[in-house]
Amino acid sequence: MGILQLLKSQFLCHLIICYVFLVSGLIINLLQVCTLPLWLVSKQLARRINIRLGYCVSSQMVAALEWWSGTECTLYTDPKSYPLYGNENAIVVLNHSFEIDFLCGWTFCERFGVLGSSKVLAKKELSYVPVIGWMWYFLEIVFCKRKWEEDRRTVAQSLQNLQDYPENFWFLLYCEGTRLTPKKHQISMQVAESKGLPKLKYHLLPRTKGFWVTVQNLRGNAAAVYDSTLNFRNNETPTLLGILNGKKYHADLYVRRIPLDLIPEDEAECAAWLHKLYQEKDSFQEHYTQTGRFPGPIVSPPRRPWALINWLFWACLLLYPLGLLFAQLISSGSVLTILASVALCTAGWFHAFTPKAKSPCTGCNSPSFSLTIVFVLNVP
Ligand SMILES: CC/C=C\C/C=C\C/C=C\C/C=C\C/C=C\C/C=C\CCC(=O)SCCNC(=O)CCNC(=O)[C@H](O)C(C)(C)COP(=O)(O)OP(=O)(O)OC[C@H]1O[C@@H](n2cnc3c(N)ncnc32)[C@H](O)[C@@H]1OP(=O)(O)O
Ligand SMILES: CCCCCCCCCCCCCCCC(=O)OC[C@@H](O)COP(=O)(O)O
Repeated sequence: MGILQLLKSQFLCHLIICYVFLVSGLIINLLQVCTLPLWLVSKQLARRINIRLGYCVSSQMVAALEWWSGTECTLYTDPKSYPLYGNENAIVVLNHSFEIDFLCGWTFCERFGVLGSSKVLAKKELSYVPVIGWMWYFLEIVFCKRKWEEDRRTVAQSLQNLQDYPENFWFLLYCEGTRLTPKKHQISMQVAESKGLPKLKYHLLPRTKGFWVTVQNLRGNAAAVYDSTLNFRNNETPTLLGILNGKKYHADLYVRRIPLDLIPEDEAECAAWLHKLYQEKDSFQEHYTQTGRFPGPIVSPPRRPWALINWLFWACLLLYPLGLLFAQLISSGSVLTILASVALCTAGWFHAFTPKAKSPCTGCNSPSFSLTIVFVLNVP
Protein backbone atom coordinates (compact mmCIF):
# COMPACT_ATOMS: atom_id res chain seq x y z
CA MET A 1 0.00 0.00 0.00
CA GLY A 2 1.45 3.39 -1.03
CA ILE A 3 1.79 6.32 1.38
CA LEU A 4 -1.13 8.18 -0.23
CA GLN A 5 -3.40 5.15 -0.02
CA LEU A 6 -2.44 4.65 3.62
CA LEU A 7 -3.25 8.29 4.33
CA LYS A 8 -6.65 7.94 2.67
CA SER A 9 -7.56 5.04 4.93
CA GLN A 10 -6.84 7.03 8.09
CA PHE A 11 -9.72 7.70 10.45
CA LEU A 12 -8.52 11.28 10.99
CA CYS A 13 -8.85 12.02 7.27
CA HIS A 14 -12.40 10.61 7.27
CA LEU A 15 -13.23 12.72 10.27
CA ILE A 16 -11.96 15.86 8.53
CA ILE A 17 -13.93 15.13 5.32
CA CYS A 18 -17.13 14.44 7.28
CA TYR A 19 -16.62 17.49 9.47
CA VAL A 20 -16.25 19.78 6.45
CA PHE A 21 -19.30 18.17 4.81
CA LEU A 22 -21.50 18.44 7.89
CA VAL A 23 -20.57 21.89 9.08
CA SER A 24 -20.58 23.44 5.59
CA GLY A 25 -23.87 21.62 4.94
CA LEU A 26 -25.51 23.04 8.02
CA ILE A 27 -24.24 26.54 7.15
CA ILE A 28 -25.70 26.11 3.66
CA ASN A 29 -29.01 24.87 5.13
CA LEU A 30 -29.07 28.07 7.19
CA LEU A 31 -28.32 30.21 4.13
CA GLN A 32 -31.14 28.41 2.33
CA VAL A 33 -33.54 29.35 5.12
CA CYS A 34 -32.40 32.96 4.65
CA THR A 35 -33.54 32.81 0.99
CA LEU A 36 -37.14 32.19 2.09
CA PRO A 37 -38.21 35.87 2.04
CA LEU A 38 -36.68 36.20 -1.44
CA TRP A 39 -39.14 33.59 -2.79
CA LEU A 40 -41.90 36.15 -2.22
CA VAL A 41 -40.05 38.87 -4.13
CA SER A 42 -38.32 36.93 -6.92
CA LYS A 43 -38.97 33.20 -7.06
CA GLN A 44 -36.62 32.64 -10.01
CA LEU A 45 -33.72 34.42 -8.30
CA ALA A 46 -34.32 32.42 -5.10
CA ARG A 47 -34.29 29.21 -7.16
CA ARG A 48 -31.04 30.16 -8.91
CA ILE A 49 -29.38 30.96 -5.58
CA ASN A 50 -30.56 27.65 -4.11
CA ILE A 51 -29.20 25.77 -7.12
CA ARG A 52 -25.74 27.21 -6.36
CA LEU A 53 -26.06 26.54 -2.63
CA GLY A 54 -27.17 22.97 -3.35
CA TYR A 55 -24.16 22.56 -5.62
CA CYS A 56 -21.86 23.46 -2.70
CA VAL A 57 -23.21 20.45 -0.78
CA SER A 58 -23.65 17.73 -3.40
CA SER A 59 -20.39 18.55 -5.20
CA GLN A 60 -18.49 17.66 -2.01
CA MET A 61 -19.64 14.08 -2.36
CA VAL A 62 -18.80 14.19 -6.06
CA ALA A 63 -15.33 15.49 -5.14
CA ALA A 64 -14.89 12.56 -2.76
CA LEU A 65 -15.75 10.15 -5.59
CA GLU A 66 -13.78 11.83 -8.37
CA TRP A 67 -10.76 13.31 -6.60
CA TRP A 68 -10.37 11.43 -3.30
CA SER A 69 -11.16 7.88 -4.45
CA GLY A 70 -10.21 8.59 -8.08
CA THR A 71 -13.18 6.55 -9.28
CA GLU A 72 -13.47 6.58 -13.06
CA CYS A 73 -16.85 6.99 -14.74
CA THR A 74 -17.22 5.86 -18.33
CA LEU A 75 -20.22 6.80 -20.44
CA TYR A 76 -21.49 4.58 -23.25
CA THR A 77 -23.86 6.52 -25.45
CA ASP A 78 -24.79 7.58 -28.94
CA PRO A 79 -22.47 10.47 -29.99
CA LYS A 80 -25.47 12.15 -31.69
CA SER A 81 -27.30 12.41 -28.35
CA TYR A 82 -24.23 13.58 -26.44
CA PRO A 83 -24.46 17.33 -27.32
CA LEU A 84 -28.01 17.41 -25.90
CA TYR A 85 -26.97 16.20 -22.44
CA GLY A 86 -27.07 19.12 -20.03
CA ASN A 87 -28.83 21.32 -22.59
CA GLU A 88 -32.38 20.08 -22.10
CA ASN A 89 -34.61 18.85 -19.28
CA ALA A 90 -34.75 15.06 -19.02
CA ILE A 91 -36.19 12.21 -16.99
CA VAL A 92 -33.45 9.76 -16.00
CA VAL A 93 -34.44 6.12 -15.40
CA LEU A 94 -31.65 4.36 -13.50
CA ASN A 95 -31.21 0.88 -11.99
CA HIS A 96 -31.08 0.96 -8.17
CA SER A 97 -28.49 -1.73 -7.50
CA PHE A 98 -25.55 -0.09 -5.71
CA GLU A 99 -25.03 1.94 -2.55
CA ILE A 100 -23.34 4.69 -4.55
CA ASP A 101 -25.53 4.63 -7.67
CA PHE A 102 -26.95 8.06 -6.80
CA LEU A 103 -23.41 9.41 -6.40
CA CYS A 104 -22.39 8.19 -9.86
CA GLY A 105 -25.55 9.87 -11.13
CA TRP A 106 -24.48 13.09 -9.43
CA THR A 107 -21.03 12.80 -11.01
CA PHE A 108 -22.55 12.77 -14.47
CA CYS A 109 -24.78 15.69 -13.47
CA GLU A 110 -21.63 17.58 -12.44
CA ARG A 111 -19.88 16.82 -15.71
CA PHE A 112 -22.86 18.04 -17.75
CA GLY A 113 -23.40 21.13 -15.57
CA VAL A 114 -26.77 20.22 -14.01
CA LEU A 115 -25.70 19.09 -10.55
CA GLY A 116 -27.24 21.97 -8.58
CA SER A 117 -30.57 21.64 -10.34
CA SER A 118 -30.75 17.81 -10.43
CA LYS A 119 -33.95 16.31 -9.03
CA VAL A 120 -35.19 12.94 -7.89
CA LEU A 121 -38.41 11.23 -6.86
CA ALA A 122 -37.33 10.37 -3.31
CA LYS A 123 -39.04 8.68 -0.39
CA LYS A 124 -40.41 11.19 2.11
CA GLU A 125 -38.18 9.92 4.95
CA LEU A 126 -35.11 11.33 3.21
CA SER A 127 -36.44 14.88 3.59
CA TYR A 128 -35.71 14.65 7.35
CA VAL A 129 -32.02 13.78 6.92
CA PRO A 130 -29.95 16.81 8.00
CA VAL A 131 -27.95 18.59 5.28
CA ILE A 132 -29.02 16.53 2.22
CA GLY A 133 -32.72 16.18 3.05
CA TRP A 134 -33.07 19.76 4.26
CA MET A 135 -31.20 21.02 1.19
CA TRP A 136 -33.58 19.05 -1.05
CA TYR A 137 -36.55 20.86 0.42
CA PHE A 138 -35.23 24.12 -1.07
CA LEU A 139 -34.30 22.47 -4.35
CA GLU A 140 -37.93 21.42 -4.94
CA ILE A 141 -37.12 17.73 -4.86
CA VAL A 142 -40.24 15.61 -5.33
CA PHE A 143 -41.02 13.39 -2.34
CA CYS A 144 -43.38 10.43 -2.26
CA LYS A 145 -44.88 8.45 0.61
CA ARG A 146 -45.18 5.34 -1.56
CA LYS A 147 -48.92 5.45 -0.97
CA TRP A 148 -50.40 5.95 -4.41
CA GLU A 149 -53.69 7.42 -3.13
CA GLU A 150 -51.71 10.35 -1.68
CA ASP A 151 -48.78 10.41 -4.11
CA ARG A 152 -50.84 10.71 -7.28
CA ARG A 153 -51.91 14.22 -6.25
CA THR A 154 -48.80 15.50 -4.38
CA VAL A 155 -46.25 14.15 -6.87
CA ALA A 156 -48.22 15.57 -9.81
CA GLN A 157 -48.40 18.98 -8.08
CA SER A 158 -44.66 19.03 -7.30
CA LEU A 159 -43.87 18.15 -10.91
CA GLN A 160 -46.21 20.87 -12.20
CA ASN A 161 -44.28 23.37 -10.05
CA LEU A 162 -41.22 22.64 -12.18
CA GLN A 163 -42.92 23.98 -15.33
CA ASP A 164 -41.19 27.36 -15.02
CA TYR A 165 -37.92 26.09 -13.51
CA PRO A 166 -35.21 28.56 -14.57
CA GLU A 167 -32.38 26.09 -15.35
CA ASN A 168 -32.03 22.75 -17.12
CA PHE A 169 -32.62 19.80 -14.81
CA TRP A 170 -32.47 16.01 -14.84
CA PHE A 171 -35.23 14.27 -12.91
CA LEU A 172 -34.07 10.90 -11.58
CA LEU A 173 -36.52 8.06 -11.16
CA TYR A 174 -35.62 4.74 -9.59
CA CYS A 175 -38.61 2.85 -10.97
CA GLU A 176 -37.67 -0.24 -8.94
CA GLY A 177 -38.65 1.84 -5.90
CA THR A 178 -36.06 0.28 -3.60
CA ARG A 179 -32.49 -0.98 -3.77
CA LEU A 180 -32.00 -4.48 -5.17
CA THR A 181 -31.38 -7.32 -2.70
CA PRO A 182 -31.77 -11.09 -3.32
CA LYS A 183 -34.82 -11.22 -1.01
CA LYS A 184 -36.56 -8.26 -2.69
CA HIS A 185 -35.73 -9.76 -6.08
CA GLN A 186 -37.38 -13.03 -5.14
CA ILE A 187 -40.59 -11.32 -3.98
CA SER A 188 -40.59 -9.03 -6.99
CA MET A 189 -40.32 -11.96 -9.40
CA GLN A 190 -43.27 -13.63 -7.67
CA VAL A 191 -45.27 -10.47 -8.42
CA ALA A 192 -44.01 -10.59 -12.04
CA GLU A 193 -45.14 -14.20 -12.33
CA SER A 194 -48.57 -13.45 -10.88
CA LYS A 195 -48.97 -10.65 -13.44
CA GLY A 196 -47.81 -12.83 -16.32
CA LEU A 197 -44.75 -10.64 -16.93
CA PRO A 198 -41.34 -12.02 -18.00
CA LYS A 199 -38.87 -12.40 -15.13
CA LEU A 200 -35.93 -10.05 -14.80
CA LYS A 201 -32.48 -11.28 -13.78
CA TYR A 202 -30.76 -8.04 -12.79
CA HIS A 203 -33.64 -5.73 -11.83
CA LEU A 204 -36.70 -5.61 -9.63
CA LEU A 205 -40.03 -5.33 -11.38
CA PRO A 206 -40.47 -1.60 -12.10
CA ARG A 207 -43.23 0.33 -10.32
CA THR A 208 -45.06 1.97 -13.17
CA LYS A 209 -47.26 4.60 -11.50
CA GLY A 210 -44.45 7.01 -10.59
CA PHE A 211 -43.09 6.80 -14.11
CA TRP A 212 -46.47 7.44 -15.70
CA VAL A 213 -47.26 10.43 -13.46
CA THR A 214 -43.78 11.87 -14.11
CA VAL A 215 -43.99 11.53 -17.87
CA GLN A 216 -47.51 12.99 -17.95
CA ASN A 217 -46.61 16.00 -15.80
CA LEU A 218 -43.28 16.75 -17.46
CA ARG A 219 -44.65 16.56 -21.01
CA GLY A 220 -43.76 19.79 -22.81
CA ASN A 221 -41.16 20.48 -20.11
CA ALA A 222 -38.73 17.56 -20.38
CA ALA A 223 -37.56 16.59 -23.88
CA ALA A 224 -36.52 12.99 -23.33
CA VAL A 225 -36.09 9.98 -21.09
CA TYR A 226 -32.46 9.00 -20.52
CA ASP A 227 -32.59 5.26 -20.01
CA SER A 228 -29.47 4.69 -17.89
CA THR A 229 -27.95 1.36 -16.87
CA LEU A 230 -25.09 1.36 -14.37
CA ASN A 231 -22.60 -1.34 -13.51
CA PHE A 232 -19.13 -1.61 -12.00
CA ARG A 233 -16.11 -3.40 -13.38
CA ASN A 234 -14.73 -6.57 -11.80
CA ASN A 235 -18.03 -7.43 -10.09
CA GLU A 236 -17.32 -4.84 -7.43
CA THR A 237 -19.91 -3.74 -4.88
CA PRO A 238 -18.87 -0.16 -4.16
CA THR A 239 -19.75 1.53 -0.87
CA LEU A 240 -19.61 5.02 0.60
CA LEU A 241 -17.11 3.76 3.15
CA GLY A 242 -14.95 2.44 0.32
CA ILE A 243 -15.02 5.92 -1.28
CA LEU A 244 -14.06 7.48 2.04
CA ASN A 245 -11.19 4.98 2.31
CA GLY A 246 -9.99 6.20 -1.07
CA LYS A 247 -10.84 2.96 -2.90
CA LYS A 248 -10.92 3.45 -6.65
CA TYR A 249 -13.84 1.93 -8.54
CA HIS A 250 -14.69 1.96 -12.22
CA ALA A 251 -18.30 2.79 -13.09
CA ASP A 252 -19.76 2.15 -16.53
CA LEU A 253 -23.01 3.90 -17.50
CA TYR A 254 -24.98 3.10 -20.62
CA VAL A 255 -27.39 5.87 -21.64
CA ARG A 256 -30.02 5.80 -24.38
CA ARG A 257 -31.88 9.02 -25.18
CA ILE A 258 -35.57 8.36 -25.90
CA PRO A 259 -37.69 11.36 -26.99
CA LEU A 260 -40.63 11.84 -24.62
CA ASP A 261 -43.09 11.90 -27.55
CA LEU A 262 -42.41 8.21 -28.12
CA ILE A 263 -43.83 7.27 -24.71
CA PRO A 264 -47.55 6.36 -24.69
CA GLU A 265 -49.94 8.71 -22.86
CA ASP A 266 -52.38 6.03 -21.79
CA GLU A 267 -51.53 4.67 -18.31
CA ALA A 268 -51.72 0.97 -19.20
CA GLU A 269 -49.74 1.42 -22.42
CA CYS A 270 -47.15 3.49 -20.57
CA ALA A 271 -46.81 0.74 -17.93
CA ALA A 272 -46.34 -1.88 -20.65
CA TRP A 273 -43.73 0.36 -22.30
CA LEU A 274 -41.80 0.59 -19.00
CA HIS A 275 -41.90 -3.17 -18.46
CA LYS A 276 -40.46 -3.62 -21.96
CA LEU A 277 -37.75 -1.05 -21.16
CA TYR A 278 -36.72 -3.03 -18.08
CA GLN A 279 -36.53 -6.22 -20.11
CA GLU A 280 -34.14 -4.38 -22.45
CA LYS A 281 -32.15 -3.05 -19.49
CA ASP A 282 -31.87 -6.61 -18.24
CA SER A 283 -30.42 -7.69 -21.59
CA PHE A 284 -27.84 -4.85 -21.40
CA GLN A 285 -26.77 -6.08 -17.97
CA GLU A 286 -26.51 -9.62 -19.35
CA HIS A 287 -24.33 -8.26 -22.18
CA TYR A 288 -22.16 -6.49 -19.56
CA THR A 289 -21.80 -9.68 -17.52
CA GLN A 290 -20.81 -11.66 -20.61
CA THR A 291 -18.46 -9.14 -22.23
CA GLY A 292 -17.44 -6.67 -19.50
CA ARG A 293 -18.84 -3.72 -21.47
CA PHE A 294 -22.07 -2.14 -22.65
CA PRO A 295 -23.03 -1.93 -26.32
CA GLY A 296 -22.19 1.22 -28.25
CA PRO A 297 -19.35 3.71 -28.33
CA ILE A 298 -17.70 5.41 -25.33
CA VAL A 299 -18.08 9.19 -25.16
CA SER A 300 -16.83 10.11 -21.71
CA PRO A 301 -17.06 13.65 -20.40
CA PRO A 302 -13.93 14.69 -18.44
CA ARG A 303 -14.13 15.58 -14.74
CA ARG A 304 -14.14 19.32 -13.99
CA PRO A 305 -12.18 21.08 -11.23
CA TRP A 306 -15.15 22.91 -9.65
CA ALA A 307 -16.13 20.19 -7.18
CA LEU A 308 -12.57 20.05 -5.86
CA ILE A 309 -12.26 23.85 -5.72
CA ASN A 310 -15.53 24.05 -3.76
CA TRP A 311 -14.29 21.43 -1.27
CA LEU A 312 -10.94 23.19 -0.81
CA PHE A 313 -12.78 26.47 -0.14
CA TRP A 314 -14.92 24.97 2.63
CA ALA A 315 -11.98 23.02 4.05
CA CYS A 316 -9.87 26.20 4.35
CA LEU A 317 -12.79 28.05 5.94
CA LEU A 318 -13.70 25.35 8.46
CA LEU A 319 -10.48 23.59 9.40
CA TYR A 320 -9.03 26.68 11.09
CA PRO A 321 -11.72 26.79 13.83
CA LEU A 322 -11.44 23.00 14.17
CA GLY A 323 -7.69 23.36 14.76
CA LEU A 324 -8.40 25.96 17.44
CA LEU A 325 -10.89 23.58 19.05
CA PHE A 326 -8.35 20.77 19.18
CA ALA A 327 -5.68 23.09 20.58
CA GLN A 328 -8.14 24.13 23.28
CA LEU A 329 -8.99 20.51 24.01
CA ILE A 330 -5.33 19.49 24.39
CA SER A 331 -4.43 22.56 26.44
CA SER A 332 -7.39 21.91 28.76
CA GLY A 333 -5.25 19.00 30.01
CA SER A 334 -8.35 17.04 30.95
CA VAL A 335 -7.69 13.41 30.03
CA LEU A 336 -11.36 12.63 30.60
CA THR A 337 -12.55 15.26 28.09
CA ILE A 338 -10.00 14.08 25.51
CA LEU A 339 -10.96 10.43 25.95
CA ALA A 340 -14.69 11.25 25.85
CA SER A 341 -14.20 13.18 22.57
CA VAL A 342 -12.22 10.35 20.96
CA ALA A 343 -14.82 7.79 22.12
CA LEU A 344 -17.70 9.88 20.77
CA CYS A 345 -16.05 10.40 17.37
CA THR A 346 -15.24 6.68 17.08
CA ALA A 347 -18.73 5.64 18.12
CA GLY A 348 -20.25 8.10 15.66
CA TRP A 349 -18.06 6.84 12.83
CA PHE A 350 -19.01 3.20 13.49
CA HIS A 351 -22.67 4.09 13.83
CA ALA A 352 -22.57 6.01 10.57
CA PHE A 353 -20.73 3.56 8.38
CA THR A 354 -21.53 0.05 9.60
CA PRO A 355 -24.54 -1.75 8.08
CA LYS A 356 -27.61 -1.84 10.30
CA ALA A 357 -30.97 -3.47 10.48
CA LYS A 358 -33.77 -1.69 8.60
CA SER A 359 -34.31 1.83 9.88
CA PRO A 360 -36.78 4.49 8.70
CA CYS A 361 -34.01 5.78 6.47
CA THR A 362 -32.44 2.64 5.07
CA GLY A 363 -30.10 2.91 2.17
CA CYS A 364 -28.22 5.81 3.70
CA ASN A 365 -28.69 4.58 7.28
CA SER A 366 -28.76 8.24 8.16
CA PRO A 367 -24.98 8.67 8.39
CA SER A 368 -25.12 12.43 8.28
CA PHE A 369 -27.54 12.43 11.21
CA SER A 370 -25.19 10.30 13.31
CA LEU A 371 -22.25 12.46 12.38
CA THR A 372 -24.17 15.63 13.18
CA ILE A 373 -24.80 14.31 16.67
CA VAL A 374 -21.12 13.47 17.16
CA PHE A 375 -19.98 16.93 16.17
CA VAL A 376 -22.69 18.77 18.05
CA LEU A 377 -21.84 16.85 21.21
CA ASN A 378 -18.16 17.65 20.74
CA VAL A 379 -18.61 21.41 20.81
CA PRO A 380 -17.42 22.50 24.27
C1 LIG B 1 -26.02 11.36 -19.47
C2 LIG B 1 -26.10 10.90 -18.07
C3 LIG B 1 -27.39 10.34 -17.69
C4 LIG B 1 -27.77 9.99 -16.49
C5 LIG B 1 -27.10 10.22 -15.22
C6 LIG B 1 -27.77 9.53 -14.11
C7 LIG B 1 -28.44 10.07 -13.08
C8 LIG B 1 -28.41 11.47 -12.66
C9 LIG B 1 -29.72 12.16 -12.47
C10 LIG B 1 -30.12 12.84 -11.40
C11 LIG B 1 -29.50 12.72 -10.05
C12 LIG B 1 -30.37 13.32 -9.00
C13 LIG B 1 -30.38 13.00 -7.73
C14 LIG B 1 -29.69 11.83 -7.13
C15 LIG B 1 -29.49 11.93 -5.66
C16 LIG B 1 -29.95 11.16 -4.76
C17 LIG B 1 -30.98 10.08 -4.95
C18 LIG B 1 -31.21 9.37 -3.67
C19 LIG B 1 -32.27 8.69 -3.23
C20 LIG B 1 -33.64 8.49 -3.73
C21 LIG B 1 -34.00 7.02 -3.70
C22 LIG B 1 -35.38 6.75 -3.28
O1 LIG B 1 -35.94 7.35 -2.42
S1 LIG B 1 -36.14 5.43 -4.12
C23 LIG B 1 -37.75 5.38 -3.36
C24 LIG B 1 -38.73 6.37 -3.86
N1 LIG B 1 -39.02 6.28 -5.26
C25 LIG B 1 -39.92 5.43 -5.79
O2 LIG B 1 -40.53 4.63 -5.12
C26 LIG B 1 -40.15 5.51 -7.26
C27 LIG B 1 -40.85 4.29 -7.84
N2 LIG B 1 -42.15 4.04 -7.23
C28 LIG B 1 -43.33 4.32 -7.83
O3 LIG B 1 -43.31 4.79 -8.93
C29 LIG B 1 -44.62 3.98 -7.07
O4 LIG B 1 -45.55 3.56 -7.99
C30 LIG B 1 -45.19 5.17 -6.26
C31 LIG B 1 -44.16 5.63 -5.24
C32 LIG B 1 -45.57 6.33 -7.15
C33 LIG B 1 -46.47 4.70 -5.53
O5 LIG B 1 -46.18 3.61 -4.71
P1 LIG B 1 -47.27 2.55 -4.23
O6 LIG B 1 -46.54 1.51 -3.46
O7 LIG B 1 -48.38 3.25 -3.54
O8 LIG B 1 -47.88 2.00 -5.58
P2 LIG B 1 -47.29 0.88 -6.54
O9 LIG B 1 -47.85 1.04 -7.85
O10 LIG B 1 -45.84 0.93 -6.57
O11 LIG B 1 -47.76 -0.46 -5.82
C34 LIG B 1 -48.91 -1.14 -6.10
C35 LIG B 1 -48.70 -2.01 -7.31
O12 LIG B 1 -47.39 -2.63 -7.23
C36 LIG B 1 -47.54 -4.06 -7.29
N3 LIG B 1 -46.52 -4.62 -6.43
C37 LIG B 1 -46.65 -5.11 -5.19
N4 LIG B 1 -45.48 -5.55 -4.74
C38 LIG B 1 -44.60 -5.33 -5.73
C39 LIG B 1 -43.20 -5.56 -5.87
N5 LIG B 1 -42.48 -6.12 -4.90
N6 LIG B 1 -42.62 -5.19 -7.02
C40 LIG B 1 -43.32 -4.62 -8.01
N7 LIG B 1 -44.65 -4.38 -7.94
C41 LIG B 1 -45.26 -4.74 -6.82
C42 LIG B 1 -48.91 -4.31 -6.87
O13 LIG B 1 -49.34 -5.54 -7.43
C43 LIG B 1 -49.64 -3.11 -7.45
O14 LIG B 1 -49.83 -3.33 -8.84
P3 LIG B 1 -51.11 -2.80 -9.67
O15 LIG B 1 -50.94 -3.41 -11.01
O16 LIG B 1 -52.31 -3.27 -8.94
O17 LIG B 1 -50.99 -1.29 -9.70
C1 LIG C 1 -17.97 13.83 1.29
C2 LIG C 1 -18.68 13.56 2.53
C3 LIG C 1 -19.17 12.19 2.80
C4 LIG C 1 -20.10 12.19 3.97
C5 LIG C 1 -21.15 11.14 3.90
C6 LIG C 1 -22.54 11.68 4.05
C7 LIG C 1 -23.52 10.76 3.44
C8 LIG C 1 -24.87 11.36 3.12
C9 LIG C 1 -25.65 10.40 2.29
C10 LIG C 1 -26.99 10.88 1.82
C11 LIG C 1 -27.50 9.91 0.83
C12 LIG C 1 -28.89 10.18 0.32
C13 LIG C 1 -29.30 9.17 -0.70
C14 LIG C 1 -29.59 7.80 -0.11
C15 LIG C 1 -30.22 6.84 -1.09
C16 LIG C 1 -31.32 6.10 -0.43
O1 LIG C 1 -31.51 6.07 0.75
O2 LIG C 1 -32.16 5.46 -1.24
C17 LIG C 1 -33.31 4.89 -0.60
C18 LIG C 1 -33.88 3.88 -1.50
O3 LIG C 1 -32.93 2.86 -1.66
C19 LIG C 1 -35.18 3.25 -0.99
O4 LIG C 1 -35.01 2.82 0.30
P1 LIG C 1 -35.90 1.60 0.97
O5 LIG C 1 -36.63 2.22 2.11
O6 LIG C 1 -34.89 0.57 1.41
O7 LIG C 1 -36.80 1.07 -0.06
